[in-house]
Amino acid sequence: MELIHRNLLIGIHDALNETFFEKNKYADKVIERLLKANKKWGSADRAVVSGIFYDIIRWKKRLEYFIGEGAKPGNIYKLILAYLLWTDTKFKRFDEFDGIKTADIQAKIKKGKVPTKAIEFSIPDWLAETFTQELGENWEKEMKAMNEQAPTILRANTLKTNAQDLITELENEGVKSFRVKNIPDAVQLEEKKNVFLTSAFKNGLFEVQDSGSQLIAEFLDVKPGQRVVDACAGAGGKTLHIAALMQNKGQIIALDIFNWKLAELKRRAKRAGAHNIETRLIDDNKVVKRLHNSADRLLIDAPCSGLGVLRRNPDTKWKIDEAFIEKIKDEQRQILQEYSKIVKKGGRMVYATCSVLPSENGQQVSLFLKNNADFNLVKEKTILPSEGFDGFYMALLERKN
Ligand SMILES: C[S@@+](CC[C@H](N)C(=O)[O-])C[C@H]1O[C@@H](n2cnc3c(N)ncnc32)[C@H](O)[C@@H]1O
Repeated sequence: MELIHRNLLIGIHDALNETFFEKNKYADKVIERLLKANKKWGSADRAVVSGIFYDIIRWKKRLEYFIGEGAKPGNIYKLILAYLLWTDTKFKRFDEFDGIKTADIQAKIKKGKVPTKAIEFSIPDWLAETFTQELGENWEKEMKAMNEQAPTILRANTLKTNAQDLITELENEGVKSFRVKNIPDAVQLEEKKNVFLTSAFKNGLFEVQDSGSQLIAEFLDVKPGQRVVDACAGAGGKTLHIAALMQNKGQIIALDIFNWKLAELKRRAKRAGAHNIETRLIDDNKVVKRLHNSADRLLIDAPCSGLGVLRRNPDTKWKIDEAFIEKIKDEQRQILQEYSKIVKKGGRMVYATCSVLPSENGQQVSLFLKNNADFNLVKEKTILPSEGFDGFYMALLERKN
């Protein structure tokens, strides 16, 4: 990788500034907008921009140590320069780097050793403590995995194709991919490509979805013809998978508190050819009450810290704090308690998160089971980033007769 065009440097700089310092600006959307606004950049330029942008977000704390100060709107070029020196990336001596003293930066890089684990793994101090409390020594292994770049994984839409045929279709469009072991519909790209431009995507043959995430709808054990409620459906990543597993037969009710997410879900469902999904906005508590005792299957893909998917969303670790985690845990407890009433007797539900913290996962389920004797645990599964996937937790519970 090399950084030799000034406009790419400026693009990276501005995108970092936005992500780090503007409220509610998330890295994935910031980079999407930047690339959209610069249509003339070729695929190599795009790869350089997004690669460096994400890597600097990932390694922010380590880079701050190298430059001897916290990131602020005025020193982002310094941070970028430290990154280029640290990673030995070929670059031009742009004017933007004028006046930045590199001797101290170089000396720290050369030393190799850094003073704390939080700096080594580039996470906030509070998070290093939380990880230690919740995961013990193992956190370092998990965080090491979450500092890697994530591959792009697709889920073949079995309403229209299968994994093998999708690989052939993509190959015809110049995109090389291969199957993922033990995940039946998953296809991994050999290298990063903008797959949203392919006709395979426009024709609804796949969605982008990590392998770990693809295990969740499977875990729900849905059957064609059932009535399924997806209570935190968002833009429908898992709803669409459930529709495919149900072969479009039966009914899926997709709920969320944000209408714009449900609108996106509807667009995606149309493209995927999924006809059995109805969306309902949760705008008062009657929406959920009306569904009590009605579902064969319920998915609660709960709002969570996102601390299992830092490979894809490294900015999460800079945007959240301990108070946010406590707040989200309260919401999880409430959602689990209230929404579980949607399951009918003999029905099943999955509680899932994309977090690696036991306090958001197994501990929430244990508390729920303690307070709800009419449910029992059928099975649970934790997927750890060190296994090569994003981190997920899922528990299958059954409501007794
Ligand atoms: C982990 S995300 C869901 C991702 C989605 N299932 C998918 O596969 O793409 C959690 C979702 O819960 C929604 N949410 C937050 N609080 C909620 C609540 N009280 N009731 C229902 N949904 C809620 C959020 O808007 C968000 O879309």
